[in-house]
Amino acid sequence: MTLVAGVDSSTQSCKVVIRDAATGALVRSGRASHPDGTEVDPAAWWGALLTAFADAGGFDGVEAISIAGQQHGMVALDADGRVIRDALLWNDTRSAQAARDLIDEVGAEAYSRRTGVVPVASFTATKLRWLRDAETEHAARVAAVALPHDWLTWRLRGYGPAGESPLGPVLEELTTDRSDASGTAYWGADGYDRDLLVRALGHDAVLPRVLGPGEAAGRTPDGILVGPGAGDNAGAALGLDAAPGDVVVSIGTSGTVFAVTDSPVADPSGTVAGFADATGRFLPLIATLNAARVLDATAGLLGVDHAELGRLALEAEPGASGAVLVPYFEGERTPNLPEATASFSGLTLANTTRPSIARAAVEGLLCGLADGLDAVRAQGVEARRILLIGGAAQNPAVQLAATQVFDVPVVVPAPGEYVADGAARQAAWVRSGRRPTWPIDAGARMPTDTRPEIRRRYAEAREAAG
Ligand SMILES: Nc1ncnc2c1ncn2[C@@H]1O[C@H](COP(=O)(O)OP(=O)(O)O)[C@@H](O)[C@H]1O
Ligand SMILES: O=C(CO)[C@@H](O)[C@H](O)COP(=O)(O)O
Repeated sequence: MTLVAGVDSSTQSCKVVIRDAATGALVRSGRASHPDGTEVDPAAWWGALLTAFADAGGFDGVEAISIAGQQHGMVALDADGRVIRDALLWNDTRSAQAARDLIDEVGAEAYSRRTGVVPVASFTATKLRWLRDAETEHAARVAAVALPHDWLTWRLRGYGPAGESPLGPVLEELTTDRSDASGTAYWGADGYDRDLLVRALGHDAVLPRVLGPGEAAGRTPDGILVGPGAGDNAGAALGLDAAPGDVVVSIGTSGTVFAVTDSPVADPSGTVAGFADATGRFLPLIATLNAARVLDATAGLLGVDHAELGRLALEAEPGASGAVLVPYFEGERTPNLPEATASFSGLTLANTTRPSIARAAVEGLLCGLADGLDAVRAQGVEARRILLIGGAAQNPAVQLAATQVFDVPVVVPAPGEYVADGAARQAAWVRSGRRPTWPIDAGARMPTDTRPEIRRRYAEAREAAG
């Protein structure tokens, strides 16, 4: 049996799936945790990747590997291939002012035309501008800029600082793919936009070579083929084999809403990011900063686990008897309110109950994603069904409330690691030269039961909070 491996190096953990390249059958899997926080030493991701592979029974029999990863994170390398400072992650909002400065200088319309995106604090370019302004000496030392999956792919191929890697710090060997490059805000249809990179960082630097969907990055020192990898959302779209009419809603650390399209999207308002996908097409996407961890925080507040939180939420009426949570605990990206905080409203003595609070948390995070779905559709994307994935999608209350908040049928695919699966599909593609046609357990379609009053009340509370 020929085996291929896919990795999801995401915000909270690293997951590995090892599959039969011919049938797609899952053979082994493993995982390891990542540290908390919005700035992380990339060495922790490398350690977690090795631990997750060990948990999955090691590399034995694996012929090809691809790594998908959390998008946008800034991995700044010096000329010796050393990481200059902890990576700033996609959910670190300290670069909010840098984003505004870049837009003032370049213009939102020009950014959208040149890169498909308008800077928000998540994107790599804004983190580089923050580095230039706040840590001038660090910025001056930057010789190369990579994204999390680029850096891990480079390390897997044996590159890295002298003494810590067999092949040493060959910066020109850094690689990436279209999907992750498209989240930098200095890459567009014509490749890297060096003017925008220099505007952000203050000088030019080595950037990873952008590989095509089935193009190999190289091999590991042990001879395993290494694929180009992808941003995690593009990885999930590939893992789900998302087709026209499918909109993926992922509820992990981030909340994301995205679809695969044949034509690029450029939204000068910046709400929808015009990313590329992992197959040569495009991936219009909105992302929220407040998703599964809204439920983690609410479960902590109520002193319960996820199962009990779900049970409580299902005990309450749809609409939480008027209690509304606008869940901007981490600031927010969609809408772009990086300095915002969360607020409860509509509380009365009657609805200040554990079930209503649990229900309001579930509905609040979903309403933010429903607003995002409206924005994606406004770009001409057709939504015939929602594929609900990510850690929190396994919660029965989230699944039921999704049928009440969205006006499109919801499908919950069988529990799985769809980002890592997409990476495994890519590894099989690179190995054989053909995109695999592995079957997917699409899950049952849940009947739509839209309750417009949930979104109406949420919209009122959101306006009051914004
Ligand atoms: N049954 C559940 N109900 C609610 N949240 C859950 C449940 N299971 C996992 N989660 C949450 O989902 C998140 C992890 O989801 P995941 O998609 O793996 O995230 P990421 O890819 O961003 O690391 C964690 O915040 C975790 O607490
Ligand atoms: O910022 C984005 C997409 O633009 C996030 O989706 C990150 O890619 C992190 O994803 P998760 O770790 O939450 O899956």
